[in-house]
Amino acid sequence: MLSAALGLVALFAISRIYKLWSGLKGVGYAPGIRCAFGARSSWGLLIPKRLSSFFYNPGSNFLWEMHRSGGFETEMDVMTVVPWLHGDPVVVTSSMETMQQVAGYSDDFDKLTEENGTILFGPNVATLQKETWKKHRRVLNPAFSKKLYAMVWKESMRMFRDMVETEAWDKKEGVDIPILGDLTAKFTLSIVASCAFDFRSAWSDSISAAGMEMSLQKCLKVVIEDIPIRLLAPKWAYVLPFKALKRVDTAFTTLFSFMRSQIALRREKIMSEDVTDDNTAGKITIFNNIVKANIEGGKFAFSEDEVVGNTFVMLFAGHETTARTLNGALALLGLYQDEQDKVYEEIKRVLSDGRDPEFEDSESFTYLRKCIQETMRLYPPAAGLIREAMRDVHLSVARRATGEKSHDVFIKKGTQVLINFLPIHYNPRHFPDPEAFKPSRWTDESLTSEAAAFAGFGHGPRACIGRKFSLAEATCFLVMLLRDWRVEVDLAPGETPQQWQQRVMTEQINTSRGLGPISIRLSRRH
Ligand code: HEM
Repeated sequence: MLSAALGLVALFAISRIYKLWSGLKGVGYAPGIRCAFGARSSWGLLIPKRLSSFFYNPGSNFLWEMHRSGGFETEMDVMTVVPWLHGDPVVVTSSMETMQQVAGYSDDFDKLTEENGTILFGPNVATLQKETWKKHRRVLNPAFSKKLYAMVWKESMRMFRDMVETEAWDKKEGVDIPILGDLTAKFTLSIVASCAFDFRSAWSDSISAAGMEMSLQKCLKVVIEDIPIRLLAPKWAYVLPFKALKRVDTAFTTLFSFMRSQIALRREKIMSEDVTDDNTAGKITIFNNIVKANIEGGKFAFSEDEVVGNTFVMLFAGHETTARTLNGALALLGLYQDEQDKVYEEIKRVLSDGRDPEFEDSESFTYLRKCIQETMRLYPPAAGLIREAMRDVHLSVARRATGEKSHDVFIKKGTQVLINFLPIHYNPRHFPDPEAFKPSRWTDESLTSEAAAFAGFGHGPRACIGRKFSLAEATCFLVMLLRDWRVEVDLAPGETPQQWQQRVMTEQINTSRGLGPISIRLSRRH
């Protein structure tokens, strides 16, 4: 009995040593962290972070924690995370040059072969590998048109006015917003629901609540935060009386039945209406393209699962990221009043006759756009992106300080590469005085012509399809708000804006949840 147990222990130890060894070989023995759980391991994301140095678990907030501790300020631009217990080895790169190699147009790298997003939500444009992805982009691209952005602007105006009236801001001189993230997520979810899906709602009966067991906003939050639970729990486990399992199950069931019912409704609408008529309700929405691709069939047909996968990805990617950007921008403008004044002057100049902003004005708010870009540099809503080597590859490593090539790391086919945006966005070679909030560092050209070291919307062919959508929405929301209200944050006695920024923003940010709770105060401008 004892010898059988010892044999099992020995077998387990050998299998773990083998895992570590093959992981190290896969990442070319490049230096880095050797730990129990991988940087993206489902178990690692669930359990406490630092069990002991032997059982070290980088955890879900690994990128921000490394950034805060200066872990990437090393001379070399690459490090590796190789687990011995659970998860995949990952090469983490912190250089713009390596990002260009990995996320650029070469065939050496692609999205992951086994993507959690595809497994849980269905095949979709954000998670599929090149060959199938092309079909999805082809179906979706035409929807991302100027017409759609004009609608985003119009809907943002409607929803903003409705919010002000419903919340009775118009009767107040000052408004306290205790959790800014709840307000912005409600706003951005309503806009994506209305403009991408034609699910129109009012601020009071927001789509985020929509008569369901759990609000849509909550469902999306739970679904994303609890991905590891969904991946790890077998189906039978949901009968067990655990709150976390019940929450995850309710969120997934509610979300999927909501999406399926909306898909069925849209299908009926498309089949019963004259879809060649430009005025058909919701015709220019992204959802129309998704469902039509399922009805029409042919070379670019979407399967039922692809319709659901893309519906989910648009709902999620289309709101959370923009809400995080709005939270960061409002907090920073509340802190740096001189920058807010410049934005206000610009708004007054563009709207000199006192009218409301229109879509045609959107390009004129250049200083505001610089503030948004600078916010996304300091607090990128997505802190990084992941790719997989499609063949054995020599990864070219550059020196952080100079960009000169230092050496190659040989990585094996199947190895994951995590591009960490933080050390790129905070590299003084690209952005002098990188910790400072300096919107004026952006020129008008660098706003439109994708600054090489700015990765906020990703890089290369898989860069964000919704960039203009979110910029139209964020610009409209901020213009409306800052035109009528001064934004302030609550500094502690004797605290400088930089200290507040460090305490409330940088130290509390979380890769999966975004900025920690931020409260702001609005004072009416006269
Ligand atoms: C401030 C707001 C946003 C930020 C920061 C953001 C960020 C990103 C990033 C970094 C990527 C690249 C991911 C990768 O390469 O692995 C991406 C891709 C994507 N984004 Fe966004 N996004 C935003 C808004 C939106 C909106 C509003 C939508 C839809 C309405 C959207 C839909 C997508 C989709 C579908 C992809 C996948 C594109 C592809 O692989 O072809 N995003 N986004």
